[in-house]
Amino acid sequence: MLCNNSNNQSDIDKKMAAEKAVELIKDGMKVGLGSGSTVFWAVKKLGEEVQKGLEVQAVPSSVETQKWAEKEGIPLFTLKQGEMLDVTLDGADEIDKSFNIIKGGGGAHLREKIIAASSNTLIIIAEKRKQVQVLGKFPVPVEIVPFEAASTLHRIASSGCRPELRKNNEDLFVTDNGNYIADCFYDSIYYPDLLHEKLKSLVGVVETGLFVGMADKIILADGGGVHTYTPEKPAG
Ligand SMILES: O=C(CO)[C@H](O)[C@H](O)COP(=O)(O)O
Repeated sequence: MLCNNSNNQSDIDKKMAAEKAVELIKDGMKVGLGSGSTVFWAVKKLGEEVQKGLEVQAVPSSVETQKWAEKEGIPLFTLKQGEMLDVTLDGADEIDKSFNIIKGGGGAHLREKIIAASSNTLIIIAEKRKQVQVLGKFPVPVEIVPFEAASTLHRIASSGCRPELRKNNEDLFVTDNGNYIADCFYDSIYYPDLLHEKLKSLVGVVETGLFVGMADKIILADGGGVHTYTPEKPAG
């Protein structure tokens, strides 16, 4: 899935966004590490900084990210009850103009959402081409329990989508949590908050890949450079 050197524009953009975000990591910080090929570059850069003496501790959101972090010599830890991460860096599959996000292309969105919810600041890093007017071109990944998955898919379809169980070659894709992913194909998603609530209310659904109003900073890169956005958050 990943390149070890940035040899095309997509990789260059991912790397630029990731490295910009790592500049915001300071000594003593507790850092959440998301998943995916953009986060790969962040882990690599953070590893370089750790080798130079930066003192951080991190929580990885997937087995794959954990392996990368261990390889880079980034100390890992587990949050205690009530303990917060200072910042989480994570990628995105689609970002709308209000900075609502679809994640879970790698099937890691449950753990990603857990670390995002345990972070004082969530920074999303991505190629600028992931930004759209309205969410919906990318199917919404929904993690579901394997037990009687067909009946859960039927309930999910009632939310107005065509759900497909994600495959890994001939087998079903299984998440790090032992669950399945239903990729849900909608037309335009105008109310991602309502859709998230509806999906979460269905028996058998564990978590959706809709991250609504969660990002504190979005760093997007393209051939023209790196662009940083700070979404307005509702008061309270
Ligand atoms: O949500 C994710 C994994 O579950 C990733 O952050 C998302 O799929 C983006 O990945 P990439 O940086 O490889 O484009």
